Amino acid sequence: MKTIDELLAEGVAGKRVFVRADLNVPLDGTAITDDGRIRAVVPTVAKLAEAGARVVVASHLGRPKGAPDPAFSLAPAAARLGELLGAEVAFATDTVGESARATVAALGDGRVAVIENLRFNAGETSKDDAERGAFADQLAQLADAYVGDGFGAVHRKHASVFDLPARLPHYAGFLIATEVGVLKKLTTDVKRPYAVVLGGAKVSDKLGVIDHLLEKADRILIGGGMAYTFLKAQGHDVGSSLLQEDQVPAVQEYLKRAAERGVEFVLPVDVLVAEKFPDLTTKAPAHPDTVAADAIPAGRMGLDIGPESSTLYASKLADAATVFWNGPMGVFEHPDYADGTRAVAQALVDSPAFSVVGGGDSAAAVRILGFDENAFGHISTGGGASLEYLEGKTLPGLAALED
Ligand SMILES: Nc1ncnc2c1ncn2[C@@H]1O[C@H](COP(=O)(O)OP(=O)(O)O)[C@@H](O)[C@H]1O
Ligand SMILES: O=C(OP(=O)(O)O)[C@H](O)COP(=O)(O)O
Repeated sequence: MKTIDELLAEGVAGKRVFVRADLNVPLDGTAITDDGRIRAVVPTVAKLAEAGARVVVASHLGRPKGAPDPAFSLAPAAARLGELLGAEVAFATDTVGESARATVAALGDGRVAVIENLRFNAGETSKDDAERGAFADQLAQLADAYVGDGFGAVHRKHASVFDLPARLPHYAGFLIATEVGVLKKLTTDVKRPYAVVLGGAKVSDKLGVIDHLLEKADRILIGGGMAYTFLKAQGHDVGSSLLQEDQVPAVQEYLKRAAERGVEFVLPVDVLVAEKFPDLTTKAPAHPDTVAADAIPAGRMGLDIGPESSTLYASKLADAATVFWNGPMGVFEHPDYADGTRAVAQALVDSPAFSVVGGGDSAAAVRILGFDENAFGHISTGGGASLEYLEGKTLPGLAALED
């Protein structure tokens, strides 16, 4: 895999360099609540600009439906990137249209532009090779070289991640190099006990990784929206909680195999429930109830692990030597549902374990809840990406950067 150092050595002055970043940051309206993913790509962008490149930064944000949607505009991220670089950043209001072409054509040497959310174009995420390829052809018109630095999206076979690098000289950026360097350690000489904590909301995406973790981990702690499919698999009602019904048989199989292999599954013993999902804008008090995990009333939604679960999870992390954590334990964006996530973060801070926290929201949660990033072994910008990397899968966005 060629790295950005080789591109810099070849010389980039006057070249248009496309940087595929992951600027998928959490937003409250248009306010960025955590800019970690933007900060993470600054070294790559700054170095290219310093060397005289015309830098075209591109990313997805959220999951718009293949058409422009102002709620998912990258404009706030572009503005923040400009602040962090201490330089003006141009913004194109489309991806491959008139605005993008004109913005890139007007870029001077050493200047930076951000183009609008790649997922405003259906070609970006299409499962059809030809449709993705056609979008990649258009993106390729905007650049002379490609730098892959959106680690959080390397597990996606998307046009800008997979198809575009095949059309341009391609290099790995500084962030991808760092991320892969750290995660590699967890695939080789992992110190035991090795505990994995899984939560969050992308349940269907991430359940499959457990199949592999059963071969690797000593303990698997389940929280967040992931927990309810497990509770259901144990025969409990989960009310209106997030549930991946079609995965229940697979989860039953995981629980069986874990018992056979001596892998310990830790599930919530109590949860916080409410009638509805909380208002994350007003953050109005939600008045949740704490109930036993096997007694979630009908019509109630589990939104955080309860206090007994927090104590239990902390005890299961206290003597671990290695911990990988992806996915918040609850809807931490609301103060009434942040305690479970806070407890797991605190347990990692208190434990001597080498801890890796991965995922856009997990990393954001740690910082938003006031923890010092340096108290963790590594904070990865990718959740799904790091899980699939640990699984040993070929990641499209890394494979595409190979020579
Ligand atoms: N019980 C729950 N029900 C619904 N959503 C939840 C629950 N617990 C956590 N979440 C949500 O999960 C989201 C993060 O999930 P995910 O994207 O999978 O994590 P990451 O970005 O760290 O990989 C957060 O926005 C949080 O509000
Ligand atoms: O937020 C992301 O992944 P993560 O939640 O697994 O960390 C990445 O930006 C990928 O986004 P996607 O899961 O919508 O493809």
